[in-house]
Amino acid sequence: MLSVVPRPVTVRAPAKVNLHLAVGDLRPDGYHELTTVFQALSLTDQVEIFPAKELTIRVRGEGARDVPTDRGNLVWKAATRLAHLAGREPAVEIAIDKSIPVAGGMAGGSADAAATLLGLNALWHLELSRTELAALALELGSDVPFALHGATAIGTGRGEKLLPVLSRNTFHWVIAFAKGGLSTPDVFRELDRLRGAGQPPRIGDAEKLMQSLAAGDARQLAGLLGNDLQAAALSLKPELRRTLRAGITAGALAGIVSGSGPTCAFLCETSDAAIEVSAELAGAGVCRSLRVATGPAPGARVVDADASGKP
Ligand SMILES: C[C@@](CO)(OP(=O)(O)O)[C@H](O)COP(=O)(O)OP(=O)(O)OC[C@H]1O[C@@H](n2ccc(N)nc2=O)[C@H](O)[C@@H]1O
Ligand SMILES: Nc1ncnc2c1ncn2[C@@H]1O[C@H](COP(=O)(O)OP(=O)(O)O)[C@@H](O)[C@H]1O
Repeated sequence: MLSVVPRPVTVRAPAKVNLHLAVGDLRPDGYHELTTVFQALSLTDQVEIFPAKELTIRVRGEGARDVPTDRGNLVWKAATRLAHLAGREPAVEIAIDKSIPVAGGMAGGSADAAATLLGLNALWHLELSRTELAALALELGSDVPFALHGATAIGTGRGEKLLPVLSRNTFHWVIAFAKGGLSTPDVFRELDRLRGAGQPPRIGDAEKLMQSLAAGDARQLAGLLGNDLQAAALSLKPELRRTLRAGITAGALAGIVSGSGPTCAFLCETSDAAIEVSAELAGAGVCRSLRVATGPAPGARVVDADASGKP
C-alpha cells in the first residue's frame, strides 16, 4: 500500500507598526485598554511546519539567539493549544526563519504564533474558520489576532477587536533596529509610573489619521502618527531620541517608536526617499541595522502546502 507523506507547510506572517497607539487605564485583568491603528509591513517571518515524531522548534535568522526553542516560544504554545483542541499530539517540527527584530515592538513572536495556527490548520486539515483562529490567537497574546488579519486595522480592547481601515496607496517605511530589546510589560509599567507623576500628555483620537490613510496621503499621515508608549520607551532607552532625530535629519517625513519599542519606524514619501534615509541612518550609527519596508501587507498566509492544504 502506498503511504502519502504530507509535505511541509510554509507560512509567512508580517511585522506590524502601530500608526496610532492610545493607551487607556490599567484594567483589573492587568491589561490596558487600547485604541490602536495597526499596519502590517512587508517585513515578514517565515515558519515551516514538518510532520515529526514530537514537537521541536528550530530558530534561525535575526535575533535567533534570543528566541527560546522550548515552551517559552509562542509557537510552542500555539501548537500545543491547537493540538489539544483538535484532540491530537503536536507531532511537528517547526522551523522559524526570523527577519522581525526580537522584543522590538513589531510583534515578531505574535507573527510566528499566527503563522503556526494557520499552518497547522492546513497541515492537519482542521478547517477552522478565521474567526475560530482569531479567538485562539487572542489566548496567545494581544497582537496575535492582528498578525492573522494583516493590512491596516483599528484594534480596541486589548487590541484584538479588529475592524479593517481603508488605506489607499503604499506607504514607505525605514525600520531602525535597536541594540537590545524592551519588555512589553516593563514599558506599560513605565507609562503608568510616568502618568502617576503627572506626565506625559495623551494622544487624541484616530479620526484624522484614518482620513489620511483613506486619502493615501503620506505627508498628512506623517503629522498624525502617535504612540502613548513612546514616552515610556524613551524613558527606558533615552538613546532612541537620537535615532528619531537622525531619521528626520535624514529626510523622513516622521519617525515613531513602534509599539513598546525599541524599534523606530520612519515614514518616507517615496521608495527612493526610503532608500536614501536608510543609507544616511546607516552612516549616522544610531541603530544596529536597518530595513526598508512597505505597508500595508497581507496577514499570515500559507505560501506552500501539500495539494489538499490549499495555499
Ligand atoms: C504594545 C503592543 C502594541 O501593539 O505591542 P508590542 O509593542 O509588544 O509589539 C501590544 O499591545 C502588546 O501585545 P503583546 O506583545 O501580544 O502583549 P501580551 O503578551 O498580550 O501582554 C504582555 C503584557 O503587556 C502588558 N499589556 C499588553 C497589552 C495591553 N493591552 N495592555 C497591557 O498592559 C501586560 O502587562 C501584559 O501582561
Ligand atoms: N517566536 C518568537 N519570536 C520572538 N520572540 C519570542 C518568540 N516566542 C517567544 N518569544 C519571546 O517573546 C519576547 C517578545 O518578543 P517579540 O514578539 O519579538 O517582541 P514584541 O512583543 O516587542 O513585539 C522575546 O523577548 C522572546 O523571549
